[in-house]
Amino acid sequence: MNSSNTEIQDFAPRIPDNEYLALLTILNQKQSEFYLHVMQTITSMEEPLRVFLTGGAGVGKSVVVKVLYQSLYRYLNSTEGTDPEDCKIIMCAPTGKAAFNINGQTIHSAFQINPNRGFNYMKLNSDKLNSLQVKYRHLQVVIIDEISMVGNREILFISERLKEIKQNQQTFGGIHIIVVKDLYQLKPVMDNWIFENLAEGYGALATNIWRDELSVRSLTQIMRQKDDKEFAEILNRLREGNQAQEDIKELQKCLTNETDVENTMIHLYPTNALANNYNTQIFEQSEKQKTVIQAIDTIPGDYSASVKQYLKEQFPKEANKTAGLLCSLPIAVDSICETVANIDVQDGITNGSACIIKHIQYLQHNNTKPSIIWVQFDKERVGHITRTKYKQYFISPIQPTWTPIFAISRNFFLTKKIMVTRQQFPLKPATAKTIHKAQGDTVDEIAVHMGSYKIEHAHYVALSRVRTKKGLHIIHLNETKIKTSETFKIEMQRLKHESSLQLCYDPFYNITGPYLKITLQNARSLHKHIKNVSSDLNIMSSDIIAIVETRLKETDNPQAYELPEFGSVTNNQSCESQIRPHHGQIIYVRQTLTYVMKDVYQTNTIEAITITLRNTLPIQMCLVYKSPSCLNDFFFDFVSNHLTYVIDVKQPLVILGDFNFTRSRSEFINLMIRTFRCSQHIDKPTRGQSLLDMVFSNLNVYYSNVIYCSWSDHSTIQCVFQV
Ligand SMILES: Nc1ncnc2c1ncn2[C@@H]1O[C@H](COP(=O)(O)OP(=O)(O)OP(=O)(O)O)[C@@H](O)[C@H]1O
Repeated sequence: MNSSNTEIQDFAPRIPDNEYLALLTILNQKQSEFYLHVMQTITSMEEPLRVFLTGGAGVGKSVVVKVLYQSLYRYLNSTEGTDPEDCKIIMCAPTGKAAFNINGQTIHSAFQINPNRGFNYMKLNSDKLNSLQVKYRHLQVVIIDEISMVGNREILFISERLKEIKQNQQTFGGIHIIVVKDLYQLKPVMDNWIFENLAEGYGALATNIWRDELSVRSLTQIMRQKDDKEFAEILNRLREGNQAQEDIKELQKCLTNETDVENTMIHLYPTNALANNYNTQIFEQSEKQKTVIQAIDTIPGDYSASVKQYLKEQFPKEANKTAGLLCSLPIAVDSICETVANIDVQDGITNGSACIIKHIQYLQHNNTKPSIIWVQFDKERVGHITRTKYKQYFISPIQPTWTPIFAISRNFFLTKKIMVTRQQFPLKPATAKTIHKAQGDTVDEIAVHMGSYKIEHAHYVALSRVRTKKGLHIIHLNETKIKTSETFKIEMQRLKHESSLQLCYDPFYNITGPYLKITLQNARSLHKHIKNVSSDLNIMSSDIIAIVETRLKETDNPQAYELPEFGSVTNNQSCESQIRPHHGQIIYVRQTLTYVMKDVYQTNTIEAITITLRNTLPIQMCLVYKSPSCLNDFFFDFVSNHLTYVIDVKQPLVILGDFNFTRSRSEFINLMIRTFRCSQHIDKPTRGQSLLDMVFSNLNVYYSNVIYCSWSDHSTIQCVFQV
């Protein structure tokens, strides 16, 4: 049994800057469109965001969430005076195991859902409400992973809870909501599909939030490598019920005899009965140290011994009715088990965490009941906190990677009035488990026993638990039993046609025609960010990329700053010290355009490059940088005496740059408009709340936008001119 490790560090509050900048560069086109849409919507603070990111196996959904989390964390903590300890983003998931994978919390704990009351909405008492209002006073974004396990009542509950906490009657209390993962899974336990209408009886609450509010973006490009990629392609056809004969033939190569499959891997079955049966066989065949641990049940109250005995005989056999704890727990050393309660979500010891029994320890001599069960979790980081807490117990033969599991007590109701307290180890045999229980897991090796069961989506869910085809062992495959839900297909079609996400910006690669597409960016060091520029498909679809504050030196190797398919003109400062100069400019011109240099200007506080494009109209293009320390009068002089000399106002012109006017901005804009008979095309702040970067032109503008930039504190300015 070997689970693949989710890179938890990416969900640590803040990964190091160099790792973050590298992560930003890997996104493909669809991933970055979603990413930028989210960041742009949240940072522009206009409408609350309601988006669903989905796609089949290996299309990079988790990677997008990782990058988003890092960017949001940085953005939401960027305002001076904010306390990083304040909760601004909730990362949550429906199960403890999924929550641990994203370093988040369960939906139940984040939104105080009482597990005994299901999803029937109950308002909080004033103390609890007060404490959640304090805890979430700066909350802005909720990210819900593994959305397929969330039903329609649960999502409504979350919305109602956020309304209550935020005292805001908009859905989700006006908080931004991002939900993620693949809907083609098994139906949520104890709830309906998230997209179904609520049953009668919900009265005024009976809205269908999913349909009314969420827009979807599907990722389709499989990002896994080589062999894994082919396997992911097969899975993704299977997911939608579009599998070809070739796919079945490929899967048949994984057929194995039941007797040939090792018990060191997890076996998936369609039903509980089949899984339990297999686990019993494993236990009986085991020749290692083993025992059956009986639960200790207490029925409080004044009942006679015979009544208590009678009541005990009535105890439910199903663990889900006894708080997950088994009446008799069979355990054998070296067998696979899993924990059955969320003992410590932060430590990863959650309901469903896989482990191997390593040692059954009896601390008191002659005791028939073990004191500690030592287990090895499949991921090293699971149980780390517990191992540290109980370090005094690590005496030979206990190994440092084993984690102690102690008996716990949990209550369950036998009738409405009779509550039972059960004490038992929170473990259960799990060499075999149901496909339902395995949802969300990813392991290196698995045996799938489908038998002749025909359960909607079960084949896809079962087979996609493993990353590579090499690790897949199928016991019996009947292609006629592969089934996709029709309701589901209809919903996916509806999502595609009616709720497809409309991007809040126009990527440059979608704009074609007789246009000149210009990007202006304050790079805050091109030396640091050249990869962020070259990997940005939107910026790289420009005709002109004008960058200020490059901080390049004359001695820098120009090849390191080349962009494919672009020529460039630079205005670097001479600098003898080791420290990079503050300013510096570069204009990248697409190679299909011809240009001539007109002027390069440089003082300590003003820089300007002017070129003339010569393809169609001769367009004069001037990139300006005015440092914050430059006196306004000095700059006005530069405009009146130098720029007017370089630029011919009767010809097409574009003057753009970072002008750093916080005071006298209107005076400056008026001067430019009067002098060059042009308009200014940027009307939103470009850094924090200030409009510092501007574009002046006498050409007709077709499109202009200020777009969030994840690697500079200045936004990206994009303008498209008709030429
Ligand atoms: N843009 C990318 N560039 C390079 N590798 C990527 C990119 N996006 C994802 N990957 C890699 O592809 C693999 C699958 O990505 P990820 O786990 O994010 O997909 P997923 O859609 O969440 O998959 P699943 O639903 O199967 O868990 C991972 O190894 C990941 O590192």
